[in-house]
Amino acid sequence: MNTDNNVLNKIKGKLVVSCQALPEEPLHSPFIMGRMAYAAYLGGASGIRANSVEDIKEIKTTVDLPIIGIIKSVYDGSDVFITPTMKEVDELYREGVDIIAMDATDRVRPDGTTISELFPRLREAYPDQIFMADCSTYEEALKAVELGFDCIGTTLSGYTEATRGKILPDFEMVEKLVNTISKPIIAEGGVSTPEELKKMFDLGVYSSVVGSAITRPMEITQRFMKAIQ
Ligand SMILES: CC(=O)N[C@H](C=O)[C@@H](O)[C@H](O)[C@H](O)COP(=O)(O)O
Repeated sequence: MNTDNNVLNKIKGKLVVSCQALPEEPLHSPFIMGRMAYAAYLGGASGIRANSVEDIKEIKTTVDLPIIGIIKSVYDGSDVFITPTMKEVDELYREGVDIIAMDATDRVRPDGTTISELFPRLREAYPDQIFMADCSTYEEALKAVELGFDCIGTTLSGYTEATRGKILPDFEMVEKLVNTISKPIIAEGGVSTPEELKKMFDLGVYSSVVGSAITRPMEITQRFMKAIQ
């Protein structure tokens, strides 16, 4: 399996900034996400996490950084929405992203499969593609390693039935992963201060993704407002 370790090396020990805004979010716009990515680059980010082919295409025009690409797609009857099926993976592969990230929870996907059934097909179709597993639990991460994902994210901790209500960022899951799994661990989800980011690297993560605390001004404003209400 030819995973371009150069790409993974480029984010080793570094910050990846997630630049995303869904249609219902105020900053929803490929142009704005492209500028967000450029600002993150100027600020020192070494990678960008982005959602949708449109945003990824625009971000490629503003920065020359490794991209972790996803397609968020909601299907009736399934809670899996981050790169849920082969269709989204095909679209991301056709566009070309350094890393394809996808839901690797143990939940049933919109096409009725599980990650254990889907991933072997993906690996066979795209042997040269680096894949990131967006997990919510330690057990899902172990399964993702067994399946052959190239790196593991804690992205969905707190967002599944099994982890609802978890305090984020999930330092406990990160600590367990870095101490037992040899694959690169990417801390993602709820990292909201420089101190929390530093703690993730002190725990030994390979890389970390910060999104809302940098690129979602509405949420950032709400956090400030909470402090004075
Ligand atoms: C649950 C979900 O859809 N998470 C998404 C995954 O791509 C993004 O919306 C997050 O912003 C990203 O994971 C970074 O996390 P945070 O924004 O907490 O730094």
